[in-house]
Amino acid sequence: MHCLNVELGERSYPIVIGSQLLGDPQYLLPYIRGKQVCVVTNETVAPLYLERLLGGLADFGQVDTLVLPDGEAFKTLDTLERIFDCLLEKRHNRSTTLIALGGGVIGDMTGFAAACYQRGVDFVQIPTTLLAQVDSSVGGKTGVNHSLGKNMIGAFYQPRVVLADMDTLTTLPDRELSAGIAEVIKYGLICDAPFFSWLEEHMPKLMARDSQALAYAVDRCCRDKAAVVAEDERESARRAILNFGHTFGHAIEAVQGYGNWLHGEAVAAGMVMATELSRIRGAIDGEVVARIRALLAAAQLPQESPRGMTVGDYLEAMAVDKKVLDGRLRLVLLRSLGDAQICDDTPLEQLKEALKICGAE
Ligand SMILES: NC(=O)c1ccc[n+]([C@@H]2O[C@H](COP(=O)([O-])OP(=O)(O)OC[C@H]3O[C@@H](n4cnc5c(N)ncnc54)[C@H](O)[C@@H]3O)[C@@H](O)[C@H]2O)c1
Ligand SMILES: O=C(O)C(=O)C[C@@H](O)[C@H](O)[C@H](O)COP(=O)(O)O
Ligand SMILES: [Zn+2]
Repeated sequence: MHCLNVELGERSYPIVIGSQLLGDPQYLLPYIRGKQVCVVTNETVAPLYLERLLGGLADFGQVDTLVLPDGEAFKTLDTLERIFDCLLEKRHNRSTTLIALGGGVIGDMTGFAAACYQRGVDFVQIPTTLLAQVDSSVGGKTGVNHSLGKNMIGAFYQPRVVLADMDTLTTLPDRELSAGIAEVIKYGLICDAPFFSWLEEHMPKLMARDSQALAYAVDRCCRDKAAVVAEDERESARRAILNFGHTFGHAIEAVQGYGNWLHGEAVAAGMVMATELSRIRGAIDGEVVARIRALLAAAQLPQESPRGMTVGDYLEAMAVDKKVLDGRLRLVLLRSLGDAQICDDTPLEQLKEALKICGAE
């Protein structure tokens, strides 16, 4: 077990990474201030891990659980309402703690519920997917989707602690493992060139779920993300690099219907689009593009736009991106491998060219 910190002054918190954390009260109880907790999870994760977690809360006061339906399609205001219903029916007060047990969908929704319930209660992240361990549980972006755009309703709200139990990754389906690796690769691309090289060498181990390689990747991504978030908690500048590939990826998720493309898959294809655009703009050469494509291929991730999705579909969906400023699209592009920046001066023709290279119709 080891620990790192997200340094945010009074909102600082630890990320604990290790094995057998679930169900061990020493990791959880110090971060619970009141006498009530509500564990929010879903119908896939509950049968796998809920009992283990509850074992560690056996001597605790009031413990309620809420098992939600599974899937990105349920990351909605309606589902959020179910969390509030449960909290109110069970008389949870302002000193309650919400515990998110699951992937990014559960984490984002539970965090948002915690931000809103009685104007803010504590919450804990227990991420059980690779994607949630390397990305969504850290940094305090919480929220739900809207039919017109991803994560459009939400809040910045930090957890009290993140407990990443590596043992949970053993039950993760292969497709979800790959989706998580997309965000892992993102860190190499945007801010950590040595890690990109490490990934080129160790991708077969990650895909084979080698526990040491996975723990190293989780730790490295959390360190990279914690550093970016500490510098710019509410995305006024540098934090936007964490959105690399996401303007395209979110368009894919929304247009294809939430859940049809996994977030990590859409981000993978989106990162290829952003990479091709970076090449068209002269920042990187074809050799770098080939290395990025090869790494995504090794992780069995998509690089092509979904069939039938048009350039017009992208432009329409991308127009609601949260980074749009004064009606102007702002895209995260590569300055070089391992270094990203936000650009607001991309000519429309270059954007269309990159989309077409990636198969947009
Ligand atoms: N807040 C952030 O900073 C941030 C960052 C990245 C992604 N996200 C969001 O996170 C979501 C994607 O997260 P995700 O990839 O974890 O998806 P997810 O939460 O839908 O989980 C993926 C699937 O794996 C199942 N699952 C979870 N843990 C499991 C386990 N240990 N064993 C077996 N099955 C398990 C889930 O039930 C689900 O079916 C998206 O909504 C995305 O927008 C948020
Ligand atoms: O933490 C961040 O900042 C990110 O952008 C991480 C992304 O991987 C994540 O998908 C995030 O939810 C996207 O943010 P959004 O502001 O574009 O909804
Ligand atoms: Zn993401």
